[in-house]
Amino acid sequence: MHITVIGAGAWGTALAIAAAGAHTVRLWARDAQQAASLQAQRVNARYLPGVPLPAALVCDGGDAAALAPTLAHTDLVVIATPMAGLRAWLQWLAAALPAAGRATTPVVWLCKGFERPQEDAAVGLLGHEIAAHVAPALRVGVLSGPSFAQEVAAGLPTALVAASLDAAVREALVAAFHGPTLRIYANDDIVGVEVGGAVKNVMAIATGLCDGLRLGHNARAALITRGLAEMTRLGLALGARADTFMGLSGLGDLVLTATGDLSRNRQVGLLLAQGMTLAQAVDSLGHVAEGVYSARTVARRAATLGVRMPITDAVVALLDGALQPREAVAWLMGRDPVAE
Ligand SMILES: NC(=O)C1=CN([C@@H]2O[C@H](COP(=O)(O)OP(=O)(O)OC[C@H]3O[C@@H](n4cnc5c(N)ncnc54)[C@H](O)[C@@H]3O)[C@@H](O)[C@H]2O)C=CC1
Ligand SMILES: O=C(CO)COP(=O)(O)O
Repeated sequence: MHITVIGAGAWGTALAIAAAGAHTVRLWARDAQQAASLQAQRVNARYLPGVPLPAALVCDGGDAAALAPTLAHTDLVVIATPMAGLRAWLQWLAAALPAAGRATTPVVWLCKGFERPQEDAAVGLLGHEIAAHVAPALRVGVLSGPSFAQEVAAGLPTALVAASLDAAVREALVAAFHGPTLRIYANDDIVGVEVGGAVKNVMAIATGLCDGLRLGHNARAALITRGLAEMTRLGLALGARADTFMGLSGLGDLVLTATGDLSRNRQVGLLLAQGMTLAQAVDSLGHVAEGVYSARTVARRAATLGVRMPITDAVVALLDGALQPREAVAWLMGRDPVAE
């Protein structure tokens, strides 16, 4: 296959490395200078330091217009930007792929979260909702599941979920990435897979905070379990299937992100517990932490649907500066008892 990966951050680079052994892969950086340095130095020093890029991986870059000529030879487009870049790339591909004679080429994204609300909207959208608005004719899907980029790049065993309503998109993802160290499971519940990926980031902020405040293992287990309950309730209200939340993109990614110190969302919680402001915590990461931008939308969409999400509400209050870390814990613990 000829695969184009748009976005040369940690995750795009790791997956491009993983696929480069079996396929022809082009890693596209939006900055032509960054691309030239990747191509020359054979390492992504800014986003994935210490991991050599295989000789077969082509690094290229520039604006969207510069990418257009390559689309005629592309069998799969992987958008590896943060949520903030997804809408514009989908919009562009909706016109550029048909223009290149590739209208049916699958387009998938890797980002996990709700987009920040557009100017005219109160809440943000999940990836498949954005695609339905701006690129309804494209064949789309998402690759999700528990996967730290550094571990995938190192060839450590990892299992992911290829989610799409379109069987051809699921099959393209399996063909592109399934291999000796990566297992790709197919799922047609794209709503559940995307809700899991978005909400686990919010829960990882909460768990990082809990661990940073040294509240103990009991509290962490409680947060993960009640976080899974919140994620599932929101997902069901949005039309997902319950069993998806017991799978890799739900429980699997929640456990990984809430407990693994490689998680940037967990790091935000740990840094807030140390007394950093949100701006300081976000600046110190050097990578995107999607939970910071999704939390308010998760809370607002849940409220609109009548879904209780107290952990999410506490994270929002913390991010907004309305509660200090220990006040957020006291508020969560002080709520009236309810049935499990
Ligand atoms: N790093 C990881 O282990 C994993 C990350 N993800 C998700 O993948 C997405 C990307 O994450 P990372 O690669 O880790 O982020 P990162 O912060 O390492 O890199 C983001 C990259 O996207 C580029 N970018 C930003 N806006 C762009 C645009 N409009 N067009 C082209 N490039 C653009 C940046 O220049 C940067 O190279 C996030 O939504 C994250 O939640 C999912 C699974 C694993
Ligand atoms: O999604 C991830 C692992 O599956 C990465 O999580 P962070 O964005 O918190 O680093």
